[in-house]
Amino acid sequence: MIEFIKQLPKAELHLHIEGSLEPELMFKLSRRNNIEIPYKTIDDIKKAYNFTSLQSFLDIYYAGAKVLIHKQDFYDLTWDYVLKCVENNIVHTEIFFDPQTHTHRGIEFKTIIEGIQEALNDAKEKFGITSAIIMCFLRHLDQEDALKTLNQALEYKKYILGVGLDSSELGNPPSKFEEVFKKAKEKGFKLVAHAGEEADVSYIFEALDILSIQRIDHGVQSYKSDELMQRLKKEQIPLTVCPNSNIELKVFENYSQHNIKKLLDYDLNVTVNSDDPSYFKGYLNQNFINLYENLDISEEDIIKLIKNSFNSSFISESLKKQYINKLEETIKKQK
Ligand SMILES: Nc1ncnc2[nH]cnc12
Ligand SMILES: [Zn+2]
Repeated sequence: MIEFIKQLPKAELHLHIEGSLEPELMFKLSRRNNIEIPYKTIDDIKKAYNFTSLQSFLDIYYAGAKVLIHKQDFYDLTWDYVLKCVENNIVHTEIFFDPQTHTHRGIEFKTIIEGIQEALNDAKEKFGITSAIIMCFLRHLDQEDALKTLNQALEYKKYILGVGLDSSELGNPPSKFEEVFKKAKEKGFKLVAHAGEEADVSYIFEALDILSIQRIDHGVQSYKSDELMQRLKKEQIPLTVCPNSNIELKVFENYSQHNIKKLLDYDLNVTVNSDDPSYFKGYLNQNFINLYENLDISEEDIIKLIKNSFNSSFISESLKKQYINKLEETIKKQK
């Protein structure tokens, strides 16, 4: 089954490119750019990855991102993830980036987006991997700052498919960003938001009703409201669930407590994603393998989860069909 999982072509819809910064590259960039990090060795970095909550992770994640300075750094970061896509059989990926994490340190928007986009262009050319970029607003900052960021992004609109909302969820509800999401919608951006990762279902209702989002990132708290569960099922609103992340950030005590199988059995449109794989012990395949090893997940469930990802992606209907055909052919060959 593990070999079967690895061979299947997949899509990823919830991946923070800054969260794919491996300790080795962090170390290399800290030297190359002469940026001090609070670690002496790569092992020290790995030891620091011991989280108790979303915030305890974010503090370390933002500190790590400080080594990213030049366009080449953003290229190298993205290229490393592209190579992981090849390893994990990810044929389509929609990646997040957090411009404010970098612009607040004096890095130009252009430097960030061009570094990422060039690596994604090369991924298409060299490996045929298709991709899209979603720009996330940091919800611990105010809406004014998000509006400024949206304005900066307009010049690079051809590279940015959608906008999202991430960072510290508790105390920063979606309604705080009503205006900027409205503007982004008017400009034609796709809309997604992290909601119901740690915070209660009111955040998911707000994301849907006030921000008009098309996909919910995480959404694992949905099970606390029957009304929401019924709506998610009826409208088939995608949830980009990140199992390893939820375990590492103590959203669930352990894998056997994770509710993804229950959400799937309720017929919600659930997908599997890696979130910040360098910090959360593994890329997409490892998330599927952990589900298989710890929950009562069948081969049929895995195929359904992967089909959901292709169907919930922002690619054209014809490309979706192409990828699902490829998936079905791979399944046939494996039997
Ligand atoms: N899991 C997560 N939740 C919120 N913000 C994030 N930024 C990076 N990973 C995140
Ligand atoms: Zn996330």
